[in-house]
Formats: sequence, C-alpha cells, structure tokens
Amino acid sequence: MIKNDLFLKALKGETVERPPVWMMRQAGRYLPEFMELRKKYDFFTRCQTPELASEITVQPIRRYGMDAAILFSDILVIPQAMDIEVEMKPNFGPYLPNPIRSKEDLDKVIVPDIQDTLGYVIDAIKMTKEKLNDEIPLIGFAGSPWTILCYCVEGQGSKSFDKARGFCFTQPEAAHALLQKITDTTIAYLKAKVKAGVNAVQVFDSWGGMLSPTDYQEFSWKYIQQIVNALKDEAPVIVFGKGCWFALKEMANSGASAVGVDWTCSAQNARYLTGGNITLQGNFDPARLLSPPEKIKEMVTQMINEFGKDKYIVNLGHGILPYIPLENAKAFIDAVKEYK
Ligand SMILES: Cc1c2[nH]c(c1CCC(=O)O)Cc1[nH]c(c(CCC(=O)O)c1C)Cc1[nH]c(c(CCC(=O)O)c1C)Cc1[nH]c(c(C)c1CCC(=O)O)C2
Repeated sequence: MIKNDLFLKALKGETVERPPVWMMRQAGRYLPEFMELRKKYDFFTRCQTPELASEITVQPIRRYGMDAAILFSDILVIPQAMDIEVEMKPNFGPYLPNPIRSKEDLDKVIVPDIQDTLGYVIDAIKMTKEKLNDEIPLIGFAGSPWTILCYCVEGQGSKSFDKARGFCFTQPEAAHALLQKITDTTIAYLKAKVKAGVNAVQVFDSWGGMLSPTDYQEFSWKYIQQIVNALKDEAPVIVFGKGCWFALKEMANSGASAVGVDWTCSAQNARYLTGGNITLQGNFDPARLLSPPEKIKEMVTQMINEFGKDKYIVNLGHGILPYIPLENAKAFIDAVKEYK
C-alpha cells in the first residue's frame, strides 16, 4: 500500500481533497544536487547505474515532496537497446551517428530481450522503490514510437524533424516496420517496468505535434493505442502528446487512465475535447515558472479552479527548464499543497 495515494486516486477518477502534483523532468538540471552528480558521471552512466538513477529520482522528492516520483532515465535507452548507437553530447543533446534512412539500415535494428539490454532499468526501479519506502508512487515511462523514430531517423534533435517526416512519406513501409519494432520493444519494456514495481506508466509523444492530424493517426496514434491496449490491465497509463490537442478525443477513448495536455490548450477546451470524464494532467507553461513566486501561486490556484480539483493531476505542460529558480519550483508545488 502506498501511503500518499493522491496520484493513484486521481488516475482512478476518485474524489480527492486536493489534486496531486509532479513535474515532467523533475529530476533535472535546475537542481544543484543533480548538477553535482552530473559533474562526475556522464549521462548514460547516470542512467545505467541503479545507485545513481535511484538517487537522482528521489532528489526532487526530498527537496519538494511531490506526490509522485518519475524514474530517472531517458526515452532513448530504447533505440540503444535496439542496437542503434545513441550518444548524449554535452551542450548539444542526443546524437545518433548511424541514423536509420533505408530498408538496409532498418534490417540491422533488433527487438531485444529486455532483461539482457535494459536490466539496469529494472534494477534501478527496485532500488528506487526501496528508497521511496511506499511513501509515494513511482512512474515509469517510454517515448512514443513516433517520437523515438524521430531521433532514429533525424539522428539528433530538431525543430521540425523534416527528415523523419520525409522518411515516413517516402518510405512508408520501412517507417511502419520501424515503428512496429519500436512498439514491440516498448510494450515488453513497460511490462517489465510494471513487474519491477512502477505504479503507473507515461508515454511521451513529445513530437506528435509535428504531424498533421491525419498523419498523426497513421504514424503515431496507431502505435500508442497498441501500447495502451497491452498495458492498461497491468497499470494505469498516461498518454501525453505535445501539441496534440487534435488527438485528445482518441486519447480519452483509448483505455488510458489519464491524458496529458500542454499549455496551448485551455482547461475548458481540454475537458470539452476529452468528453469531460477522463483525468487530465498538465498544463502550466514551463516558462511561467520564471514569474515571481507569488504570481506562480496565484496562477496555479487559478489553473486548478479551471480544471477542477477532481480527475486532475497538476503538472507542467512540458518538461521543467534548466534555469528555473529553486524557490519558483517550490512555489509551484506548494501552491497545490495549499489548495483549498
Ligand atoms: C524527447 C525526450 C528525451 N528524453 C525524454 C523525452 C520526452 C520528454 C520531453 O519531451 O521532455 C524523457 C526524459 N528524459 C529524462 C527524464 C527523467 C525523468 C524526469 O525527471 O522527468 C525523462 C522523462 C532525463 C533527461 N534527459 C536528458 C537530460 C538532460 C541532460 C543531462 O543531464 O546532461 C535529462 C535530465 C537529455 C535529453 N534527452 C532527450 C533530449 C532531447 C535531451 C537533451 C535535452 C537537453 O539537453 O535539454 C530526449
């Protein structure tokens, strides 16, 4: 039994005294204790060493007391496990030296055994569960197949992922074969995470908003739906698509327990588009954490009033920025805890 079950209650749609709160990318560079470890260990060492990954996961919890923890890791451990090389270059971000651009490239991509390739994540989950001591739930996550394809084809981050979109439109068969391999790997991975102890899973479709609504159905949503179908009876699933307001209806009807929204969609519109019954998560503009703490508190209270306290999980509309002052992040969390 988890002592603070606000997050799990909200995922079930149950009535709560106040909504739960966590922040996407809450284990990150705005925390000085994270920066200390970052000086000593490179990115994938931090992900692959259970002592480090579990420590980084609980850092924001110790400081702010969020209502859920999210395992420190990265969505790009999936392509790595599939035999696609991934580097994390300082001041640059993800870099994949051998991107997938043809059927031949695709044939080299494997659907791996999870324990063999990602056993370190399983160990990190078990160690994190011990550190959390059943105080709060732990969230596991994966990127959506489309978002993973974006990096596999583009080879690095991008403002528009033109090469990834071009690959889908010029070589649709290869694109679908890659998406299916990623989907199969992701399903096995998330099931293993649940078995290891995570209490919910979130699928990040960070680049879903790059696609037209029609292309979104074909190249992204179809595969996310497979993941939801495979996971929903094992753990609550949260689906978050950045820029994907047009898909909120499918998301709400998918069997997912909650749907994430970004800050370009109003609470009222999100409730309308999702039919008013599903738990929503979001959607504070991450740059709004640069406002003065008093203003942040006022805006968070207003946001809760707009979404309603029930069937709602307070979060940012995307990941926290690296240069957010500590007291501003605190104001965001405290405003929720003080909500009446
Ligand atoms: C697209 C994406 C990635 N990774 C992730 C996404 C989807 C979520 C989103 O859209 O924000 C997911 C992710 N990445 C990380 C987490 C940890 C858990 C959390 O606290 O939310 C999560 C959930 C750690 C990380 N992943 C990364 C960092 C920062 C790099 C570092 O610590 O050196 C962290 C804390 C690196 C990373 N990883 C990725 C990028 C683009 C970068 C570079 C970003 C940058 O440098 O600002 C890919």
